[in-house]
Amino acid sequence: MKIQSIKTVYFSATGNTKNVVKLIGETIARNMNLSYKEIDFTLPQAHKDSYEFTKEELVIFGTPVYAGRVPNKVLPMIQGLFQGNDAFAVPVVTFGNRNYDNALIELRNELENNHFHTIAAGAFVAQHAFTDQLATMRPGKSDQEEIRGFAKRIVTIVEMIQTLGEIPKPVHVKGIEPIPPYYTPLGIDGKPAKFLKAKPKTKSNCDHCDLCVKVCPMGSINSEDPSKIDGICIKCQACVKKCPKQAKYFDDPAFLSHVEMLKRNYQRAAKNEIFVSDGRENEIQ
Ligand SMILES: Cc1cc2nc3c(=O)[nH]c(=O)nc-3n(C[C@H](O)[C@H](O)[C@H](O)COP(=O)(O)O)c2cc1C
Repeated sequence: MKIQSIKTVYFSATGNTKNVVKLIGETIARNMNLSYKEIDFTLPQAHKDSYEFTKEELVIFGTPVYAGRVPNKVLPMIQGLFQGNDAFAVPVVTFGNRNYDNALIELRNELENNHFHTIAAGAFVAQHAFTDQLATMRPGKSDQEEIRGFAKRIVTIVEMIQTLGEIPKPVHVKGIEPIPPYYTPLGIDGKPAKFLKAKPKTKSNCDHCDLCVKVCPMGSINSEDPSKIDGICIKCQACVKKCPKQAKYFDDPAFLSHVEMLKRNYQRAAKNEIFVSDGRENEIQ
């Protein structure tokens, strides 16, 4: 078995996951002198396609962590759109300084179910989509060094697999099985903050450029009137972050209370954690 190309596959509403998997993929491709391609399945048009891989490919597969797991609207996409056909894979999640809980183990399991062979995995800290006051500007320089170091570890693993010619066991990662329910967001009073139905509001300076319509992963923003949210809102913050007029915002009290709670309680710098397929846990200190 010989890996011939590197692919990155990602859902990334606000760009963190994209940046992390790209850095991993490009570093591996450069070090192994292989071709490199990206599959971005964030936007609705990409949800109509299906994606097949081969045993000559190594796929770096990334999603953000939402409520301690793979985002619940992304899970069916992963289950339905991707066929590994014995490709090798590296599950990667990014999280906003609270915790990745069971997202990495969930992603690993889904990839294995889809006939990928997972050989390494990583959970990386990235600025929280809800506020720039959590994991501010991460991944920073030292995170990027760790991410590049992880990519080089993957190169060594691939070389080892190619030499031995054996498919390793699924990579061991941190997490609980069976996968427990989603993390319950809390407010500043420590009680559950219920903001499932919250949707972004629109300020009067909106000039109807329609960018928010184009960047919504759920295709939920009305193109005639972008202040109307017709479909599901996953609170990903793509419209808020990408609006050139800063015209989109959330004012739901439960949502704001949760963000405040996160800012109060999760200021310590969370660590990136990596796992490789020798059956042992390897956390970056
Ligand atoms: C709806 C939602 C839920 C989130 N839940 C968590 C969480 O449980 N733990 C955490 O540390 N970060 C959480 N985050 C932060 C994201 O995981 C983080 O910002 C991620 O890097 C976003 O990835 P993206 O830029 O690729 O969309 C959440 C973000 C959103 C939008």
